[in-house]
Amino acid sequence: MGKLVICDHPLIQHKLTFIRDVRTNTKDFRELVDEVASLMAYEITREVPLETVKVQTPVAEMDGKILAGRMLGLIPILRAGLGMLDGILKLIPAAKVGHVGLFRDPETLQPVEYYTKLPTDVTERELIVIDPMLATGGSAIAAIDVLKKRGCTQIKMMNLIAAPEGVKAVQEAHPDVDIYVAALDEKLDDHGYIVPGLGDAGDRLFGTK
Ligand SMILES: O=P(O)(O)OC[C@H]1O[C@H](OP(=O)(O)OP(=O)(O)O)[C@H](O)[C@@H]1O
Ligand SMILES: O=c1cc[nH]c(=O)[nH]1
Ligand SMILES: [Mg+2]
Repeated sequence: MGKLVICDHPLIQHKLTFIRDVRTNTKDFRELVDEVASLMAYEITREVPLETVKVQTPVAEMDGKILAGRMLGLIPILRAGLGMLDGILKLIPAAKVGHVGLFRDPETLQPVEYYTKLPTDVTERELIVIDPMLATGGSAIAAIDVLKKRGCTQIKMMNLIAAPEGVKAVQEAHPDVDIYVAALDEKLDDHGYIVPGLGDAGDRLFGTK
């Protein structure tokens, strides 16, 4: 079973409260999501491998550490996943980015795939699938399915807010995938929205409602 990690750093929890607040405008919402994504990147990359390189400081030569080789791939689920992308890229600029386009049919709540573009070396990378919301889990499961069909094996999931139903569904469908969230909320409502959640992440990021 994949682990569920709740990133409960005080800075993340503080910013998440303003992200949730219905009064937060689009500009502030986008900036806060970007900042929390950076802070979560710090947590999710805690175990990435390092290699030793010689570095000459102004005083002496020493063994320094750098991230090992070709490594990370970021997979935002369009659209809302894009809101977390730049915050992670700021910390890991060498990561490559693959896009998976999915939207959730409002009636059936089933994910509909409309776009996929992955880096050519995607199977060699450790991948982080990014999406602010893990609700029923249908979109996350479909995105991970896309990656596994292409031969990817090292996959983690990063969400701002998850519902228990979505965590359970992803853990059952993809028990090898660890999930990192800023908060685990109470439940889903009758329309598949996370309660208390933050509303529709895509609409709040891009001002579409
Ligand atoms: O866990 P699920 O029940 O699948 O729901 C979560 C999905 O719903 C939202 O996307 P949405 O369909 O609203 O698309 P958008 O990002 O284009 O707004 C969200 O960003 C997730 O991708
Ligand atoms: O609460 C939810 C559920 C799915 N998608 C969202 O944007 N918000
Ligand atoms: Mg949406």
